[in-house]
Amino acid sequence: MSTLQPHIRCSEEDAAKYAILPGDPARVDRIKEHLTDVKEIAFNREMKSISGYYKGVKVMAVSTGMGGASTGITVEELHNIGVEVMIRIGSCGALQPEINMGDLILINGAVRDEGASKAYIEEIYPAIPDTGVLMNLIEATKDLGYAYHVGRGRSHDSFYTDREDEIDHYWSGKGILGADMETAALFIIGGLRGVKTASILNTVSLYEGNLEEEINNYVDADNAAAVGEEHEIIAALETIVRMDKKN
Ligand SMILES: O=P(O)(O)O[C@H]1O[C@H](CO)[C@@H](O)[C@H]1O
Ligand SMILES: O=c1cc[nH]c(=O)[nH]1
Repeated sequence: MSTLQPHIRCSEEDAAKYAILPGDPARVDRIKEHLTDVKEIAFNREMKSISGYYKGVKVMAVSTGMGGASTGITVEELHNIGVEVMIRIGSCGALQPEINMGDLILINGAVRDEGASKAYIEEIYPAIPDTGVLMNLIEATKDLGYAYHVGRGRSHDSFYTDREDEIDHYWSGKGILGADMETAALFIIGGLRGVKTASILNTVSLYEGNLEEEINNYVDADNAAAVGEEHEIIAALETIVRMDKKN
């Protein structure tokens, strides 16, 4: 008997081996445009889910909402129904001056500056993606000709503390490429459950840029950040096709 998961509201019969995880439910509709035979599964709380086919491979797209806590719930429930590979397609703020709007950051490790991953395991445990998924992702992104960087990210819970500039400068000085809110939880919680994970972050805010203005522009306009979003969707889908061919 299939089990309906209480938050994502999906069950085993909805599952695909591969899932793409944006934070924003609106991004699920933009992923939909790249798929055939789309099935709208559920939209409960911040978790919107669909399935469809890309070049013959079945994939799910499920939004996690913002932050590690809802991401952790999404990852657990997708794992419960049988999803084996989860690739986040997120947005981020750059922490290095050479990273441009719409550049993709392929995360090879994340600073665990959030709460959800710490609820599972001590901070000395590393937040890293699956090596095989990351290698396929790097190759796919390179072949597609997109601007990309490979390096470390910082996942955080806060957005409007009184110390945001100071915190960004600190992590920039430690070589961190970009900041998001979900990657560390995905890597830790997914990794502990045996899920293969990766995270692609589209740059929607520049280092020392005006964060509020730039995120408003990303939401409202057709610009480099919107192009970056299209790139991360295609990079994730092509990564899945590569992995599926090798299995
Ligand atoms: O665009 P998404 O995937 O939601 O990612 C980023 O955007 C949100 C903040 O604006 C956070 O969730 C952050 O991680
Ligand atoms: O610092 C930032 C900027 C954009 N998005 C985030 O999650 N964090």
